[in-house]
Amino acid sequence: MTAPHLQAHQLVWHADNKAIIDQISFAQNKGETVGIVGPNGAGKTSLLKCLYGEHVAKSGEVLISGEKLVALSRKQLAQKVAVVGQHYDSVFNLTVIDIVKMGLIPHKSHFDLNTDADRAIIESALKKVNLLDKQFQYFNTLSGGEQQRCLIARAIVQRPEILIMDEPTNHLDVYYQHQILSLSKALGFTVLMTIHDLNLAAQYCDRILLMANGKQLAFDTPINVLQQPLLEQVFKLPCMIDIHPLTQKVRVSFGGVS
Ligand SMILES: Nc1ncnc2c1ncn2[C@@H]1O[C@H](COP(=O)(O)OP(=O)(O)OP(=O)(O)O)[C@@H](O)[C@H]1O
Repeated sequence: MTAPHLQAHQLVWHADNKAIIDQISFAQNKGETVGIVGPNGAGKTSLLKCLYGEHVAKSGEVLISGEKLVALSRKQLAQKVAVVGQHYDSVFNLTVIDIVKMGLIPHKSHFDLNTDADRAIIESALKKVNLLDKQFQYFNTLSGGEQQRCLIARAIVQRPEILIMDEPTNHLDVYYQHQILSLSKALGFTVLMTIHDLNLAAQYCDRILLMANGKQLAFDTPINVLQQPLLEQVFKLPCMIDIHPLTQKVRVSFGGVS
């Protein structure tokens, strides 16, 4: 039997002596898109950080194709996993093309020069996120949505097996929210992302992991996770579930705070 592509087994991570991630276990198949949903502070970003090695778990383990994450070198990990994080800092005082080019690093040695094939990979990624015309613009002068698309282009160039994204639709207008999520599926990567919009999660995720207070409340298909009583309990709002007439996927509507 093939091992799951990405697996968390009884993962626990503490900060300030508090369990921020508390016994999370799930297994994701190759090519599957999984969305992590839950309220602010649920532990979604912390879980992603445990899964790509930025946080070292207190107990439990992360396995990539059955291999322990802790046994992989940084370069091996970068060949397998690309991360599009939530915060970008001022080291990004570089042009779009410089940043996208960074995606090649895990595949090269120090002395390799960029080839025509590399340039073609970069150009194709820039085209996919519609940033070819801004390739020489400085990253810090881009709009929030353009910055997000630039980082996704860098991840595409990295050619990972697994793409991890922390709220990839942040800053994106409705068109690009759908464009980026369909693109990430079409690229064939195994995708794990945090996402606040439950309807986008329902539309694009094969399975959803619902978290609150560091704990896993459900891990299943959207229709099985996005259930009224559970969502009302977790998000503390009245909610209604039906089927979206355009997508035929489960649709969640929340009432206001009473
Ligand atoms: N390094 C840390 N030290 C102390 N507390 C931390 C640390 N990292 C995260 N936390 C706390 O852990 C909890 C979960 O944070 P996390 O960012 O993982 O939540 P989240 O579900 O991604 O939230 P959001 O939806 O707001 O992005 C929060 O209460 C946060 O304050």
